[in-house]
Amino acid sequence: MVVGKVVMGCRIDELSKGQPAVVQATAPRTPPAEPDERPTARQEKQTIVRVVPLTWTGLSIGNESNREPQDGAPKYRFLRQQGLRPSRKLPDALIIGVKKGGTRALLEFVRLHPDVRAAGSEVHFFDRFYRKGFTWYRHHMPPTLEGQVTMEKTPSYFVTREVPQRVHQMNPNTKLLVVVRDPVTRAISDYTQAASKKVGMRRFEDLAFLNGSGGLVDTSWGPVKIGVYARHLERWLRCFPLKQLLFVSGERLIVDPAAEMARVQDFLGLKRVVTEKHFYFNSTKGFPCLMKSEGRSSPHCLGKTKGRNHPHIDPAAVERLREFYRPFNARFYQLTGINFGWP
Ligand SMILES: Nc1ncnc2c1ncn2[C@@H]1O[C@H](COP(=O)(O)OS(=O)(=O)O)[C@@H](OP(=O)(O)O)[C@H]1O
Repeated sequence: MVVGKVVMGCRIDELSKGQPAVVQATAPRTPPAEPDERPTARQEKQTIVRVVPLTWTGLSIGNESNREPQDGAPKYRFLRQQGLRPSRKLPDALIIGVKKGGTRALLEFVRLHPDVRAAGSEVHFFDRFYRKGFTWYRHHMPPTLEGQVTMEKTPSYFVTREVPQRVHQMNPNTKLLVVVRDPVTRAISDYTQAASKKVGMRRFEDLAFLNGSGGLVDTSWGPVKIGVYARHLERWLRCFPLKQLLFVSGERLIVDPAAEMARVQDFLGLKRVVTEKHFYFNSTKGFPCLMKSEGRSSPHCLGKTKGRNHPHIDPAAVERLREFYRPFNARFYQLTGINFGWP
């Protein structure tokens, strides 16, 4: 029996008591009810379109001008002649996390698909810029043709309390992708990134535990907290059914990107176009890299901030963290129905 009430499409039950922030009180400046702001009808209407590679060079994602595609440009003239008119739409699918899980790799891999158009940088609409409204958000999306899937990735969405309800308000059919990785390695990766930006940062072992490495795990420390996936997922499951979420294994995305991409394409309702032939393993980097992508025709890897060397961490500290995460991982496996096999 469900104990609780439904608030704006999300179930607020016993689990959320004392967590009022789940209830989003402030409406975005432009509510999604405006006809042109409504989410695309892709889920309802599967339209077969001719696939035309589409790169609007007039747009830099990091420096958005709010212009619509220029009709005069040769590419758009060509599309118009074909009766195809690209327009910006709110996303159909989101990569919501997790930070350091492999979200950039997933985004770069999925956008190899000609029916996917994605914002290049993290938009942070649902966590930081929600007050700017849906028109603002839509303008941060690339122009798409009917039938193409519009996407963006912002890893902090997964752990931000208000986000599930806000996404649900935009479109309760939004498809949600979560890349998860062993939470201990994830925490170390997160720490490595933070340490690369701050000179003289304390040791991982000193930050992850209260009273030094012998003490209790500091569950309030961001890199630890993010890895309690079950807790965050429970919030999403109050708003979305499990079948609307796809859990991508960060580990498998490295050892077998094509297999994970097959699952992703199936989930998004896309033909399996991204396959083994799109990847090669770069032994110097130790990661799969791309044969080519939308922007580059030559083989290349993700940037140097992806696939960093991690510092040595005291094995006893690693083991203590593993013990800490074990019950949460078990709960996560139970909720998702997938055993990720983390040690
Ligand atoms: N193909 C490929 N190339 C490089 N790196 C890859 C790849 N696939 C997955 N990964 C892993 O992605 C980790 C970074 O995760 P994110 O992209 O989610 O980081 S971020 O949250 O956007 O900062 C990154 O973490 P670190 O190894 O700690 O740097 C990688 O392990």
